[in-house]
This record gives sequence, C-alpha cells and structure tokens, in this order.
Amino acid sequence: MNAPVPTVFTVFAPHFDAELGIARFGYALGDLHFEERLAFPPGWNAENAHTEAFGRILNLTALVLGVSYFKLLAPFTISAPTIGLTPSERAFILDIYENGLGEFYARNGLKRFGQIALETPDAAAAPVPAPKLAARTLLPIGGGKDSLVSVQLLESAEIPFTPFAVNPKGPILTSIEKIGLPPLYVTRTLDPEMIRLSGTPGFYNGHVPSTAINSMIASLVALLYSYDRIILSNERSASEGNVVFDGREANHQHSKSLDFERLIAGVLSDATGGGLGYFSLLRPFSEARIAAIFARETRFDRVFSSCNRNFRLSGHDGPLWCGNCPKCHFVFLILAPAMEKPRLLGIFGRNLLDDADKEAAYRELTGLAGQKPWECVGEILEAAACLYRLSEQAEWADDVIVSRLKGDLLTHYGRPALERAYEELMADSPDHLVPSSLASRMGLDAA
Ligand SMILES: CC(=O)N[C@H]1[C@@H](OP(=O)(O)OP(=O)(O)OC[C@H]2O[C@@H](n3ccc(=O)[nH]c3=O)[C@H](O)[C@@H]2O)O[C@H](CO)[C@@H](O)[C@@H]1O[C@H](C)C(=O)N[C@@H](C)C(=O)N[C@@H](CCC(=O)O)C(=O)O
Ligand SMILES: Nc1ncnc2c1ncn2[C@@H]1O[C@H](COP(=O)(O)OP(=O)(O)OP(=O)(O)O)[C@@H](O)[C@H]1O
Repeated sequence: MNAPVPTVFTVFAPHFDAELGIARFGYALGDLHFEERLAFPPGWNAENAHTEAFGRILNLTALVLGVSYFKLLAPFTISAPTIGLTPSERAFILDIYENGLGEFYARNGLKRFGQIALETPDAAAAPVPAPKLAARTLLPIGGGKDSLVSVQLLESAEIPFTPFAVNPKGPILTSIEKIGLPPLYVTRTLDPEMIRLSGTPGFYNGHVPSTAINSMIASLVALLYSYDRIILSNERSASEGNVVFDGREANHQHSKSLDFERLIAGVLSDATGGGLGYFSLLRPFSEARIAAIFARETRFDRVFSSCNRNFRLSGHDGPLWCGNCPKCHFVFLILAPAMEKPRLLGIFGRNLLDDADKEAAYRELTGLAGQKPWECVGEILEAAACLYRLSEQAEWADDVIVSRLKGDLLTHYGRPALERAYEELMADSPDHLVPSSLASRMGLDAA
C-alpha cells in the first residue's frame, strides 16, 4: 500500500438511547465518518444508564471500539475532545492502541509504539459513586473449550452465572443451549463502510483486540442489567507473544494477557467506584490443563468449537472444525493427551496428527520452524511437550506427525525439558486475579 495520508482519528461522544436500548459510537478519519451500534436486549435498567459510572464506561467503550476504524489509516493522533480521561484510563487506552494492535502493526510493518498522541481532556481521578449492582456473575461465552471449562468449574462450585455473548452464532448458540441457562445477547453492528474499505488500496486491514472489545460491551451489560462481576476465561498461555517488532513483543492475544487483565480490571473498578469486578477464572491454567478439565465431561463434545472460522461476521456454513487452521491443529494436539482417541476423532471427524500434509503446521506450533502462528494457540513449549507426550503413548506414537517430529523435539529441547514442561503445564500458577474466596472454593493457590 502507498504511504497513507497522515490524519487524525476522532472519537465523538457516544450516546445511549435509554428508551430503545441502543448505543451509538461515532468516529471520523479525515473526511470519512463511521458509526458503530450496539443493541441491548429488553430488561435494561434505564436508571443505571444515567449513573456517572455508566457514562464513564460508555466513553471508554467508544475509545476501545474505535480500533476497528482507526486501523484503516493508523494515524499518529487520536482525538476525543469530549471524553475526559484519568491518568490510568489514558494508560489503558494507549495500551489498547499500541499493544492491542501490536499484531496489526507488526504484520503491516507500521511503527507506532510510543508515538501515538491521545488528545483528550483530563478528568479528575476523584472517586465515582458506585452504582447499585447485584452480587451476580456475567460469564462471556466464546463457543470454545475455555469458557465451557469456566462453566464446568462454576457449576461444580455451585456459583450461579448468566451466559453472555456478543453477536452469538454457531457454537456459541449451541453451547449456551447445552448450558441451559437464560443468556444475555448484544447485537453489535460495525459500520459496513469500514468493512468495505478494509484492505482496499490505500487502507490497511488487520487484527483488532476482540477480547477488549467484548469485555467493554460486557461491562455495559453488567451495569445495565445489574451484575457486579464479569468472569473471563483467559488462560495463562495467552500472555506469551508471537514476535518482537519495533522493540516490543507483539501478541495476537494481547487483550487476553495477564498484563491487560490487570489494566482493565483496575480501570473498570475505578470507573464504577469499586462496584464492578473483572478477572479470568482460567488464568492459573495452561491450555493443556484446560483441555484436561474439559475432557472430564462429554456434554459439549458435539456443540463446541474453537475454530475461529465459525465467528466471521458474514457467518460460516462449513464444519464445526475446519481442520486446517492453527487453532484446529493446536486444540486437537492438546486434547489428545487428555481424552480417549476415538472420542477426539469423533469431535474433529478426522485425525489431524496422522496427516502428513500438516507437518509444517505442527513444526511451527512446536517451535521447530518459523514463528508462533498469529492465532489463539498456546505456548510453543506447551505444544512441544504435548506432542512429545503423545510419542510416549502407544495409541498415538505411530501417527505420522508424532513419529516424524519426535526425534527433532528431543534434539531441540531434550527429554528432561519436555518432561518437566508437561509437569509444569499441569500445575496451577499463583499468578492470577481470582478473588481469594473463589480461589479457595476452587482449590487454587492464593493470588
Ligand atoms: C473470526 C475471525 O477470526 N476474524 C479475524 C479475521 O477476519 P475475517 O476477515 O476473516 O472475518 P471477520 O471477523 O468477519 O472480519 C471482517 C472484517 O471486519 C474487520 N473487523 C472485524 C471485527 C472487528 O471487531 N473489527 C473489525 O475491524 C476485520 O478486520 C475484517 O476486515 O482476520 C482479521 C484480520 O486479522 C481479524 O481481525 C479477525 O478477528 C476478529 C476481530 C475476531 O473476532 N477474532 C477473534 C476470534 C480472535 O482473534 N480472538 C483472539 C483474541 C484476541 C484478543 O487480543 O482478544 C483469539 O482467539 O486469540
Ligand atoms: N462473541 C463473544 N461474546 C462474548 N464473549 C466472547 C465472545 N467470543 C469470545 N468471548 C470471550 O472472550 C474470551 C476469549 O475467547 P476465546 O476464544 O479464547 O475463548 P473460548 O471461545 O471460550 O475458547 P477457545 O480458546 O477454545 O476458542 C473468553 O472469555 C470468551 O468467553
């Protein structure tokens, strides 16, 4: 693409229509104007929409949702003339536009770190009155194994929750049907002009921090329908990045990382006078450990999918698992040591580890070639340790990928490192923000 014309990205004051339950977010990029909309389901508390806390969260949401429009030209200045920010809110928004878009910059060769000016008025860091929120849990559901493991854990601890999703489709809908609890759904409508322009000559395209976006929408829901905590299902493996670019680690999953969780939890708490909690229940766990917990139950086997092809805005009419993307390859690999082989083959409809065409893909996942794929996959050493473990199991050892990679894994990492890594994957990390009362009910090490 030719060098874009430098310009300013403007974020206008958002508006929530408390009669219709619709929030509108306006943006400008030079002469281009965009509007994104959120439609909330019936039952919102109009009184809560008039609280200072709701106004603060709505403003922050406007800035976070702005990434989709900003990325068309990625200018150096973001201006929000009507949105006052405290110092910690400013740091949070800059983190979204710098690290949340890290993959986008790295893949487009754009250097923006430390160079983005965020022009907004200052807001006093004075305490915000806490809105009245019921002691209830909102649980975002992504249709994959992670949020369903949170379902399993909350159910075992007898903690009630409400499933929540933005633009639910495919595996999200079928998983929530299996959960059997009434959900809350928000309809998000991106400006179609932004989607049309994305990647056309003169405009960039790329990844946006979707968990940050869904989390802000969840926060609005928490205030409107009275929930005092949002429980995410982000694993500890999500904190590992993909490549170093422009002096920083770019992480496809930045908004699922522990650093991001700390930032957003602090900002949401401050903006609601301490009223709203936010943490990930799965932070102590590796992906491999999550797979082992998932495997304890068969209830979601035919309805869940971690394959992101299901979640494209335009829909998807292919199989639940495409079998050809890094996420399918990775999830197959980590479920393999955790469940009976026929069960796993039933879920995926084929054996991805006995397909010679996938050798290059598994070499990338396990660190034997290339770089960690730009997808929601676990740590490189995690994938290597799981593949090595399979090579020690009779039912997997002769499968083509397992037998071909075993020797290279041993040469590259050494047996003791691979064995130790698998043990560590199964141990809980104390590095999490799960409140101590819940952590002790779940038998986790204290934060
Ligand atoms: C479903 C998916 O993986 N989409 C990624 C894909 O986009 P694609 O063009 O194949 O399909 P659409 O998602 O329908 O997007 C159409 C265009 O719209 C833009 N767009 C979409 C959503 C949005 O919120 N803002 C947007 O501007 C998009 O850029 C397209 O031009 O490739 C894109 C480019 O790399 C990705 O940005 C799409 O990712 C979605 C935003 C998405 O929701 N992805 C999640 C499944 C995802 O990747 N989650 C991460 C967590 C990342 C995090 O930090 O939170 C994960 O699971 O690892
Ligand atoms: N459409 C959505 N609406 C609300 N929350 C979502 C949505 N998609 C993902 N999430 C939430 O975002 C977080 C990250 O999603 P992620 O895709 O990693 O989880 P998952 O779908 O549960 O599992 P998997 O990693 O197996 O796909 C999770 O807490 C998930 O519940």
